[in-house]
Amino acid sequence: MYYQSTRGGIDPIGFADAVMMGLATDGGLLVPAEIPQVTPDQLRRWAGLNFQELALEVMTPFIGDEIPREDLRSLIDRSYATFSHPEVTPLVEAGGNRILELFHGPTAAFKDVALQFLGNLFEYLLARSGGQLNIVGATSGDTGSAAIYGVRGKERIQIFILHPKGRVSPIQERQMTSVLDANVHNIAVRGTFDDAQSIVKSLFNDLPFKSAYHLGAVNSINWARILAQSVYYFYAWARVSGGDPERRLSFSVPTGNFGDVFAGYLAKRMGLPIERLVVATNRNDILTRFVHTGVYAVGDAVYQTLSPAMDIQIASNFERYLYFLLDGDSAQVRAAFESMRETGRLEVDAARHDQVQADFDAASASDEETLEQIRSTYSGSGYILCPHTAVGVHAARGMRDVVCLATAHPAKFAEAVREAIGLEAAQPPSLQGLMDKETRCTELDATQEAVKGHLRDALGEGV
Ligand SMILES: Cc1ncc(COP(=O)(O)O)c(C=O)c1O
Ligand SMILES: N[C@@H](CCOP(=O)(O)O)C(=O)O
Repeated sequence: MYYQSTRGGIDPIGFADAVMMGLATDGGLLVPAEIPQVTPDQLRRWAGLNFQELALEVMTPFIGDEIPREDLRSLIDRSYATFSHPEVTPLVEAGGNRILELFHGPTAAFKDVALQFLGNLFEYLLARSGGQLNIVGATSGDTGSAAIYGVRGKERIQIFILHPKGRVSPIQERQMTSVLDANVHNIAVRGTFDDAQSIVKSLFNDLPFKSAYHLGAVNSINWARILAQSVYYFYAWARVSGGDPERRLSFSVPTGNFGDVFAGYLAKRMGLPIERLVVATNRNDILTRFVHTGVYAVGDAVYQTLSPAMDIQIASNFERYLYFLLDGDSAQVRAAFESMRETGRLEVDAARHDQVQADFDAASASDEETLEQIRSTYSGSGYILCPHTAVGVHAARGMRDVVCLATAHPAKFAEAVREAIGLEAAQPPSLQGLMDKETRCTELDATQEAVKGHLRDALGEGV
């Protein structure tokens, strides 16, 4: 399997190089040269597999022979041994909804599913190459801690995570800053998540700097993130359908950076019988507006909401979707992003917009609607939704045969939950005692120069 850039500016590379490259060196995102197809017979057989076995089957065609099968199996087994639920991502019923619980990993959010794997994958590839990796990532709250837990204490890896100061929940902040391993560096930037993500991308786009400092990516710009996240769509479908290839199912996906829902789109393109994919956004609704109008236009501001991890305007993985929407025409992708850079908007033609609406539904939820959803689900079933999950459940109202992705444990967002139902969700052991722990974090201006200077101070002159 080969990977190429959405912007068409690199020679094809293999899976391991794609994982280590993170962002393509021409500024685009890496995508597989072709999307492997699953057959009805495979779907029937895979329905009997547990999560780990299924992950092995789904990932293998994207990796080819670059990682021997038994090594990949062992990487997968180690990655999901840290989850507290034997099913890894169990499907439950609550208040008349099917909820796919993705929060049983070490940091209680869906990011663990991919980042436990990516941490082990980096370690494996670096041991093979003898290299070093300095990860630089941006987080609106959940990627940061999941990535830190994925690589803490690992040899050959340093990790620098930028979060927007004061714009993540108190527990999310503590999850990151209370990890004191020497290879973990937390940075609170005075700005928004979009500022942090833009700094990270600008560092990757500074090719001499990227190369001298061996920069690596943990955000969903890294293809391995998308790949690992696509597994749970197969898993949920198998649990509901029992493996009947005729059985179609929809998914409602709380969306910010477009990684999770793009993983669902990938699964659909592979042949998983997905009926609808619902893009569920909060007040930061650029993606919902795009699905409704065909215009992707940056608004005035990033609003702070009760679902802070989705307080994002510039959705990284939108570029991957646009690439497939434009039939892999890199020149058009480049033109679209040029227009985006100059005017803050891009627009697709009517035929493409019809295709967008065939691929996705979309709805956004206000904070009031989010609170109301937490309330009504709780009063109907006793089940507590996290505010992000509530956005997805809200967006799926009235739909039949839909699975709502539960992207975080409700205890991570105690304030919002208390506001909705007057009590807090019981904390899983991984979140207990966090607020009493010692912390370490550096505060910086949200500029490329400030972050670059910090990296230089920490890592020396680079090689
Ligand atoms: C809890 C939670 N839900 C949903 C999302 C949105 O996922 P994505 O950015 O992949 O669209 C995030 C952040 O990414 C998150 O942390
Ligand atoms: N919501 C995310 C934002 C980063 O998204 P990613 O999937 O690209 O890592 C977060 O919690 O940090």
